[in-house]
Amino acid sequence: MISSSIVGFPRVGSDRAHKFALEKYWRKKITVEELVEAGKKIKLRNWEFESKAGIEQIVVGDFSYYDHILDLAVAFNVIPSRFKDVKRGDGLEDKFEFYFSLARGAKSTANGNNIEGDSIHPLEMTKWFDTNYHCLVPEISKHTEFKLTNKDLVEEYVHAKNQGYNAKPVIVGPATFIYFSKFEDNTSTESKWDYLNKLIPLYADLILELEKNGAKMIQIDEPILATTLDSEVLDAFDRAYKLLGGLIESKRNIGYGDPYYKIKLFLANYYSSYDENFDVATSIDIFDGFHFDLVNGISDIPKILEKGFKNKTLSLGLVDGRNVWKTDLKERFNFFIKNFAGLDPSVSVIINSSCSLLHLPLTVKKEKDYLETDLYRLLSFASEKVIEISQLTTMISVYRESRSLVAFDENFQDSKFKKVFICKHSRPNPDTKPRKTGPNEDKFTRISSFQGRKKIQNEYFNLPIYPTTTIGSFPQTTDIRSKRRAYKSGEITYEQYLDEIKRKIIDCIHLQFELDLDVFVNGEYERTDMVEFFGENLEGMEVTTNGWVQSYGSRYVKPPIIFAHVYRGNPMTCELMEFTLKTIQSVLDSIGSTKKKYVKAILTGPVTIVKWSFPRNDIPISEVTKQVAMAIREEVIDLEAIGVHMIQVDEPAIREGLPLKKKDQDEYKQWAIESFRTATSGINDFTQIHTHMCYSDFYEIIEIIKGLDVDVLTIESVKSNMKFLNNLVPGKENYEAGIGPGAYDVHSPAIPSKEEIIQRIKQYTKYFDKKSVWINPDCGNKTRTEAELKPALQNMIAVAKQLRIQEGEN
Ligand code: MET
Ligand SMILES: [Zn+2]
Repeated sequence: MISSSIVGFPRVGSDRAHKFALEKYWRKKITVEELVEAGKKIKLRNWEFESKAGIEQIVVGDFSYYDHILDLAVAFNVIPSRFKDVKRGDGLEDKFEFYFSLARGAKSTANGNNIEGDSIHPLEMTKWFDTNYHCLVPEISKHTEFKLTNKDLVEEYVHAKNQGYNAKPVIVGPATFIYFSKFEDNTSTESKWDYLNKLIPLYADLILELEKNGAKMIQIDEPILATTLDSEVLDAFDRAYKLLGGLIESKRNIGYGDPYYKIKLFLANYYSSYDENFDVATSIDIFDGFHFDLVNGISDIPKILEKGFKNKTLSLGLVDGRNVWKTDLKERFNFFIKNFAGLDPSVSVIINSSCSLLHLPLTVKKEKDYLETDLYRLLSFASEKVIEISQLTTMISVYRESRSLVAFDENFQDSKFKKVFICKHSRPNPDTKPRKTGPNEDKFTRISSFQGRKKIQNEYFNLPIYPTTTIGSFPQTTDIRSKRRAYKSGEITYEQYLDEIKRKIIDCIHLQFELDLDVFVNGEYERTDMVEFFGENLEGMEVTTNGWVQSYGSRYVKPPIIFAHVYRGNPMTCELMEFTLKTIQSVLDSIGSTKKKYVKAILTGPVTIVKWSFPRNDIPISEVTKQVAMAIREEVIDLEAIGVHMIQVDEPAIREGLPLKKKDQDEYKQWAIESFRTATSGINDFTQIHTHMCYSDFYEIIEIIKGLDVDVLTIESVKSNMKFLNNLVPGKENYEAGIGPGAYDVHSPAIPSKEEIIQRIKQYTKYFDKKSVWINPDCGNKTRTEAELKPALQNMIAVAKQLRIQEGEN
């Protein structure tokens, strides 16, 4: 039997209904009932769409008002004790207020009296596997009282069923939940995995409740199976699911569930192969079926065939859920025939997406008027992928029923498909353009070693100890946003828009003089989003108008599409940097100062540009990244030539690019380092290269960090409680470059006190030579208001000055 399904669908809704409903609710512009209504509407539309497209098992449980891991944390009562005084009533509003307080923080309302106490910080966020989606991090402690506090999934299932849909509930499995959870400091790995067993009864209850209400199957997502797991984790996984099986059986015996129909359990793994986890996972007999990612995990195929899976169901993820290219249905059909034509007839097959379509924009339709004609024809977003799955399923069923290889019908193909495919990569050949060579010619390492450069730079810049700077962006105010909109919609000219940006730069420079920062920036006012900006400016990349993809909560980004050889057409940031240099000089002249003021240019690094885009998939991603690196190299060389001698190349996505499987990581490390060095090595020794990283567990990538050979590294660390320090040995860390681990958390509107900043800096100097420590906020200031920015920086700079006096170096 052949049927079709998807692993999950985007939550965005049409016209970003999800984002706007959430934000309106937070601003109290709509009621909680209206928020719920908006959510329901999105779900209903998704179900209707999937069903009309011909998908047999439509999905429920893939929607979330904020994040699916947060949903589970709330459902399982995994609530950190700092929230104990936050009201948790039964009413709809209380329910949502509590839920959002976990995601966004809360004011303490001790005794339920609404007395505003200290603010309660929200759950941490972390990257969901190797994607740019952030999930929240549940916090488990020995005080956690695991219990089921809601049955939202069951209600949603019943809702879909009552609408007449054949619905498949999906839920993230207990092992993946534990994988993302945080534990008290002294929890051993062993006991961490022991908590799995506490979750199992809750899953059993939920599953039986679904069964009782008529669900025929449930998809349990355990993408941790795509990572390299220690044997103790794999054992815990095995034990937990066996326990689940036993518990479900014994509960059925005492009347839970449905006496006539046993719900089928499906195990879903995606983003990569099961690989060495294959045997354990597929031998757990409570599973009636397994999902395989057959785009990013094809190495599992021999094992699948060997195992045979008689009388089981195989969900084959044939259609790429991570990238935006139109599926070559004929190729996928032939791939199926070649590999799976010999499957035992007792095997039921589900044709599926490789993973959830959450990482794709909603539909290509809206791009027709904007994107280059040829390009949009090549694209397929979530909605188009659903249709492709349905078409592929029909093709395969026809074949399977007739058992004939000639059953492939050309008509199933978009007749234009072949023609447009040829258009891909038919852009001007960049190799005909002369490549820029800088002072370091064609070499891809800096002229001197770090120590050699350090001497030169110390003399050249003559900065005080604890130099102060920022990460690049200053608040993106409403005036700048509205001017950008006006420019994009043609209401104002480019020159008018540029004038506005220049005005902002002037203010920004004046502010930095007033604050007395040591190293200036120009505020990145011209960039909505760092990667989008480079996507707009580099050749071979395109930016969509409506290709929104959820990053977290109500935050959506538009990843650019890399469709051809990437190269730099024109300088991208030089004009505004020249303007910035002039502005600084004119201020210095006006006050008669002969001192030098340095400004740091900010670029995005090659790994991050590619990681936060949809890359072409006809050449290796390492190649695409190297092309981008060459383009950034040219920009770096030009910036140096106009007199900018500090250049920060941001790589916040470098950790996220790390492959899920340990065995693939070395190769990645090598080309990621090579790409960064390609971008940053074409210059003189006196030019100082900075990099900035955030949202990462840095210790895991310390080798990469060292390999980048930068002069200064600034890393976000405050939001994660400086957890990377836990792994370092005081005094022993041989990280010799300048380091700015972050004086305060830019993601919080709270103004950091001088005391807390001092405490942090003192922590840092235990690990790093105080002469190497820079003082800066831990990430860009884009999301802060101007009113928040100034006092925060004032405190930060006051601390630097105070420390210099204490250290006797002014
Ligand atoms: C996500 S990292 C952001 C770095 C960027 N330079 C900024 O200041 O916004
Ligand atoms: Zn950052």
